[in-house]
Amino acid sequence: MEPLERYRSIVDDFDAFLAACERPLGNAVRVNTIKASVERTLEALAEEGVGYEQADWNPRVLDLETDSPGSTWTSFHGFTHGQEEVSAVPPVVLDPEPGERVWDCCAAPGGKATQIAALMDDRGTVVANDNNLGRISALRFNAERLGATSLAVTNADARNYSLERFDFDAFDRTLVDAPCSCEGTIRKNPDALDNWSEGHISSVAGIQKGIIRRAIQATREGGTVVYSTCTFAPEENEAVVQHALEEEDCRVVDFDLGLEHSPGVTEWDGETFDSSLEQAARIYPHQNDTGGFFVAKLEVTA
Ligand SMILES: C[S@@+](CC[C@H](N)C(=O)[O-])C[C@H]1O[C@@H](n2cnc3c(N)ncnc32)[C@H](O)[C@@H]1O
Repeated sequence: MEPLERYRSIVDDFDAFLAACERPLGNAVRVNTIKASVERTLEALAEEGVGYEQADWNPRVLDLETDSPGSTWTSFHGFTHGQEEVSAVPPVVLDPEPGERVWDCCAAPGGKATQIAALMDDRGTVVANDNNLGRISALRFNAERLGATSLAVTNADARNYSLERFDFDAFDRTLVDAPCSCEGTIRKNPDALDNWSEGHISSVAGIQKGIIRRAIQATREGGTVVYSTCTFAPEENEAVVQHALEEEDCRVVDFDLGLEHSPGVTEWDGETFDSSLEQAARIYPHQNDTGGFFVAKLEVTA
């Protein structure tokens, strides 16, 4: 937990934060409405004797009373997909519409890409891209199991992604669920901080800046880009969005979130960020008994 000490000045109730980081997480799943309604899924869980609790902010997110959520009948049939509760936030903030063109530029293993497809009633195009070929097979497997037929998979570096392969020249919406130092996954993965270093934060921040810039360039004017990470480091969060504000045509916009959260920070380590970054959400483990996440919503401007 030592690396997390650097966030003492920005996290309210820091002791509660540290205590929450040490507690294991529950077993969350998302109902895959491409295959079954929430009602049908709850019936199926009741039939197989698996208890559940629905998340207050999103009835499609369930905490299951079983240690093996992947071995239930509902999971086997693709009615549910194991996905951390906070991990379901970015697609909801992206708010895609059926029929749109959406780019999930860092998509493997596909939890959010298949959630985006479900939010679009599996109508439209979700281009699910990842640069890691090994992780692409998991993405394809999940898309097939969950019946997400609107998904098209590509394997490329998002930083210089070419749209030449498509018959359109911009996406309506883009999700950047960026590679990161994963500090916020400590409850799910107790080893998450074992290889932590400031050097790693700074190198991954460079990659994140390249990806967010290409995401904005590939999204139409008036379109939406959501930037998310499962980490707390402002270098990988507000500083990346600040870089995008300085280099690309975009602005930070507000969004409603039914989950308790803290605003984005506007000062860190001697750097000052645009005040609009307060509209970003920092979701800490002690606030809703979840993992940690950062989410910012951008509108592409002229
Ligand atoms: C946080 S994970 C994405 C999780 C995924 N969105 C989900 O919900 O299942 C970040 C992903 O970014 C991919 N990645 C890293 N660098 C990339 C790059 N330059 N271009 C595209 N993908 C990249 C990694 O392979 C990894 O799968």
